[in-house]
Amino acid sequence: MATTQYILAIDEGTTSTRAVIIDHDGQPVAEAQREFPQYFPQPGWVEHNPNEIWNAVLSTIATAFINSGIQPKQIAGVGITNQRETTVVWDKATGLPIYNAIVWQSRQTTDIANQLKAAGHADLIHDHTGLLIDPYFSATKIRWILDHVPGAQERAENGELLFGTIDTWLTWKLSGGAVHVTDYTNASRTMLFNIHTLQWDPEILKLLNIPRAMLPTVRSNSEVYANTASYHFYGSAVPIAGMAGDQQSALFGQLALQPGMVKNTYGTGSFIVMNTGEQPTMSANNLLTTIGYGVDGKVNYALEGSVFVAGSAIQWLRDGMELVDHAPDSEAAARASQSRDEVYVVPAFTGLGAPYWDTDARGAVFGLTRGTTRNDFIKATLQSLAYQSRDVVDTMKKDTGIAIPTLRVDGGAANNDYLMQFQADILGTPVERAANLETTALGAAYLAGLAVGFWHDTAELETLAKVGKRFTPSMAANDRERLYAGWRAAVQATMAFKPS
Ligand SMILES: Nc1ncnc2c1ncn2[C@@H]1O[C@H](COP(=O)(O)OP(=O)(O)O)[C@@H](O)[C@H]1O
Ligand SMILES: O=P(O)(O)OC[C@H](O)CO
Repeated sequence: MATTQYILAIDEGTTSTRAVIIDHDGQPVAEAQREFPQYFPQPGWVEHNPNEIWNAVLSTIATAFINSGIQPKQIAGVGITNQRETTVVWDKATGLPIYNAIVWQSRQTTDIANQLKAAGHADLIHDHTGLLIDPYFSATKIRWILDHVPGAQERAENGELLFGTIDTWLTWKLSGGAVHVTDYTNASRTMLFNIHTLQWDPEILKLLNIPRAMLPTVRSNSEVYANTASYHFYGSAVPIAGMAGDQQSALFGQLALQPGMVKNTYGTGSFIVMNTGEQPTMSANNLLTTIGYGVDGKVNYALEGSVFVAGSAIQWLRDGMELVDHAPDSEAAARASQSRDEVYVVPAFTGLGAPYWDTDARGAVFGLTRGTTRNDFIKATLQSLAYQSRDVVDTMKKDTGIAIPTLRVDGGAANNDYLMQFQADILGTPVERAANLETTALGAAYLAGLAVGFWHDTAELETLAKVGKRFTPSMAANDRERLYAGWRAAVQATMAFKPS
């Protein structure tokens, strides 16, 4: 009889969803991944179909079970981690979304954000939520849906509609509609959550005219929220016991649990997060203050620099420019480049995030000569991921006065050894790659496992951590600063160019 127990992590990312089954040693023993469609209804808009996400989640769970032979009843707990900010509004009675999910990257709510800024609400919103007014966050996306779907405002006020980020949507679906909940980390990305009182903020709800009735209950990151509905889980009712936004989940999965520890996840975007301990550090330089995790009655805050385009620039090389067949091919191309790094690609496809926050910026290329080749172009695109991370790491050091001795990295593009070495070189700081790049899934599994007693405490988790590869800077300091100065000039020129 099968008795070995596991944790199932659902990692619902921007472009694909994964189901990862993790054993007691913290090792992934089964994994399934599925991409789902991206919709671009207008330039700068990005949407998902929430039911396509849900179907992709169900199918990856099934595949992970089928491929591994592990039985659903062997799952001690489920952890959910997700692309953050992406906004779903659905009908409480039917479970049907009233509009597509508006994705975090989407710029379709720029006007609403601009109105809030023009009305002078930036300080209040920063003080209460730790965020800057930007279409990135859920608040303006909810407003947009309520404005654009006929009758939605009234129905939301009557309690007929529910709002959720993807964690909330998936927990609601997986539990058969039993609970409408979110967690501190996802709530802290809505621009509606007061990170000091740990409550939805009545003033901001009023400013945006968002009915309280549609918001989920906010819970900690590690506790039993509900059981899986057995009809969605092959006859088993398993506790859903961990929930966190993917960047915070990666922080937890990296066990960056001490103040000052920093991780960078190179996925679709790139998100650099520093654990700042039990007090929020408010940025003076356009970084975000957010909740790192809330476990066992204690909340740890974090500082975050969000870079909107990272791995998606490599996808663009693959799908848009057709310069590589597969994202990993970018590594060989970069190594084959003979250029002296004089080409700069600024991939501001959906504006620039931290520390610039320029919604209207669009991508640009600098330094082309007649001799520039495909390989040079690919190399420059890869390098843009590292330059953008340096922008944030420098800002973080300035904000906190804390030295960053090592950058812990994970996510799909962290597989690229060329990129990781260039990252170490351009920072002048060692880069430590997680042994298991599925750090995001691991974080959600840890959170769920702690809640159900599968693991005892974080000290036990520390014993599971495996050392990955370390990249040590080898570039001369004057080269580093010369190259970085070129990047800064390229970004300034990109921001100066505003097509009418
Ligand atoms: N070897 C590689 N080199 C560069 N980029 C890569 C490599 N492997 C994957 N990527 C990029 O990483 C991203 C996928 O990472 P992942 O962590 O799965 O992202 P997400 O969770 O946002 O969907 C894709 O955008 C892809 O282009
Ligand atoms: O899908 P990812 O991994 O790029 O993460 C998306 C972020 O959570 C957006 O804030």
